[in-house]
Amino acid sequence: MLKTLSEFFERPLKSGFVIENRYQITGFLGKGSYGMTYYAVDKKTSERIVVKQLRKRKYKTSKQDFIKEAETLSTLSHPSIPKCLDFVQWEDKMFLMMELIEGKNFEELILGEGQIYDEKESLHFLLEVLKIVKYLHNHQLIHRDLRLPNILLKKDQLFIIDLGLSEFLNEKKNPTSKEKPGSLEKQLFRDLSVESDFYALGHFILFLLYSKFTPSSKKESSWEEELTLTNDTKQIIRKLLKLEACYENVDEIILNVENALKR
Ligand SMILES: Nc1ncnc2c1ncn2[C@@H]1O[C@H](COP(=O)(O)OP(=O)(O)OP(=O)(O)O)[C@@H](O)[C@H]1O
Repeated sequence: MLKTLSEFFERPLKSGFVIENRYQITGFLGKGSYGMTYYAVDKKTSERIVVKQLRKRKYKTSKQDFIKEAETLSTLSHPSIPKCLDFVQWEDKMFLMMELIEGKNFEELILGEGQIYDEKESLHFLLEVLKIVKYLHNHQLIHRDLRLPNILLKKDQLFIIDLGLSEFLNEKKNPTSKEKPGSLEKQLFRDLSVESDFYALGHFILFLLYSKFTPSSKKESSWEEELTLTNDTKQIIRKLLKLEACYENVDEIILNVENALKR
C-alpha cells in the first residue's frame, strides 16, 4: 500500500540530483503522460541537456514504449530533431538523455505570449514542419503527436520533439499501451498512416491562423466561415483534414504550400 501511495505522489527529482555520477538535474521542465522531463547538465561535457525519466507508476505498462522512444530517437539524425545522447537504467529508474532545444513551443508562443501569425507566416511554418515530417516519413516513421507543444521555434528554425507515440509503418504494433481505442477524432490523430500526421498538421496551421482571429459575434461558425483565407490555403487545409481526398504523401503538400506561398 505504502509503495502504491509513494508511486502515486511521485515527486520530480530535485535540482542538484546526479544520475550515474554524470547527469546533474538543474530544473524541472514538465510532466508528460509517462515521463517527467528535466533540464540537466552533462558534467563530462558541460553541455546543457534534457533528461526524460519514466514515471515509477508507468514502469510496468510503459517501459517498452520508453525504451522504444529512445531507440527510435537513436536511429534518427536530423538537425531539427533532438539527438538521443544516452539511455540509463539506474536502480529502479529509467532515463533518456537528449539534446536540449533552447526554443519555445507554439503553445507557449500563441497562448502564453500572444504571438500572432498571418496567412503567409502560417504557411511558412507549415512548410518548415513538413520538411521535417518528410524526413520522418522517408524513414517510414509516423510521429502521431504533432501538436503545438511538440513543435518548437528557435530563432528561425523549427524543431519537432516527443517521439513517444511514434510508430514505424512496417512495425508490428504493441496493442497494450499505445493503441487504446478512442473516439473517431482520436483515431484520426493516431492512425498508423501518413494521413494522421497530415490531419494533425491541418490543426497545427489552423491554430496558427486563429492566433489572429478576434470573434465578432458569439455565434460559433466553422473555420472556413470565420477565417479569411485564400482558396489555395483553404484547399490545403481541407485536404489535410480529410474534408476532401487527402494527400498521399508529404511531397504533394510541400508542392502545394510552396505554390501558395509564391502567389
Ligand atoms: N529536447 C527538448 N528540448 C527542449 N524542451 C523539451 C525537449 N523535450 C521535451 N521538452 C519540453 O518538456 C516538456 C515535457 O515534455 P514531454 O515530452 O516529456 O511531455 P509532454 O509533451 O508534456 O507530454 P506527453 O509525453 O504526454 O506528450 C514540454 O514542455 C516540452 O516542450
